[in-house]
Amino acid sequence: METFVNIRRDLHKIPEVGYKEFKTQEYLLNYIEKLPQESLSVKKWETGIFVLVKGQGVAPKTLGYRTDIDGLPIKEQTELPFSSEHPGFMHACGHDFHMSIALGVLTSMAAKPLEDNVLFIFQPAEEGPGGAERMLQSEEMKQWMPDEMMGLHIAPEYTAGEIAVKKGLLFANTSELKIVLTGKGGHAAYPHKTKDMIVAGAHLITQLQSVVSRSIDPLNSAVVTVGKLESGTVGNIIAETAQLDGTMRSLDPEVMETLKTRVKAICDGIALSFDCKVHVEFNQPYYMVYNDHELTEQFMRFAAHYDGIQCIECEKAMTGEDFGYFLKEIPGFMFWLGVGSDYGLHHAKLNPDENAIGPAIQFIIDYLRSK
Ligand SMILES: CC(=O)N[C@@H](CCC[C@H](N)C(=O)O)C(=O)O
Repeated sequence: METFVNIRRDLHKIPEVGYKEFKTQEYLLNYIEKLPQESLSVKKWETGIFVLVKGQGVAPKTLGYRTDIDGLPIKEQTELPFSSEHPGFMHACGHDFHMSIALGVLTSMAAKPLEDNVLFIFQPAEEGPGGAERMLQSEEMKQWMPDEMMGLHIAPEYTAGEIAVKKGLLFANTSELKIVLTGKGGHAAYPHKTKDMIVAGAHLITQLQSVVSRSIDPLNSAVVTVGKLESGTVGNIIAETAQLDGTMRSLDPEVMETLKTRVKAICDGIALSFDCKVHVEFNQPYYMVYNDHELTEQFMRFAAHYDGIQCIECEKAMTGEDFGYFLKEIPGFMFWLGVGSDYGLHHAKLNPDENAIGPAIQFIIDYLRSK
């Protein structure tokens, strides 16, 4: 299993964002081409890859296993010897773990195929702009459509050896949020001749905080986060524009509609009160991750009796995952894999415990072989 820790480290060095995963794809293909090829069909899809391992059975089902492959635009601060070699980019969401585990499982399946087919999906752009929905429309998916799907996501809050899962809703509906404010720039000493978009943007961010607290039933749940604010150039120039990027989350698709309506209304109010233009876009919605009851139950039963794995029934989370699109079409489930890190997902110091890799590979192989 040391091989897969090394693979994880190699991949950790070359994080690439959505649809730019060129080196990652090349690395994965180099590895895959060294596996026994008798049962494999490999197809590139954009910067992702499909690998079908043909089953030995007479009427095989197809089991789908998906890993995401993209990194994030974060400057790594772990100081690990195998830190990112791409300045400003990092595998801060564990997709390096996801890929090395997928390769570990694929290695076993290629050496000794199951009765059933297994379709490995190396999916680009999970962090954005989304790859799952587009992959689902591909010719390869039409040809090799799985009967069941599974996937995992690392979880820093659980330790290596723990997994967490639940039936039904696991992850939220999401929508990216982009707001562009346009006013009039000018000299800092003549504010009355300008329309200052830093002031308008600051008011907007404050007012957005009322969306969840005052427009959503407290018994429901929602998130409106502004993660990026860009405005201004230097201290003595009033900013003509401001751009806010964020994300919205809800457990219920109807609540997402309320979030959009309220955000839009607040933006219209800001336009009026600051005499400026406010353009709002809701982009790249991700469908919720909803775990199939029966398959999740079977998986939990298997995990409960598996030595070295502790299976925890978890709560739903406000994370988003475009794996939800696969589960919308195909029954299956996603589970959390414990990797105990003091720093969470999307943090520059995320340092998942590599002791989780080997046992996870063996556990998934044994699970697939038990089906
Ligand atoms: C597991 C995880 O962290 N996923 C990301 C997915 C991004 C969704 C989308 N691009 C957005 O930001 O709305 C997450 O941020 O939850």
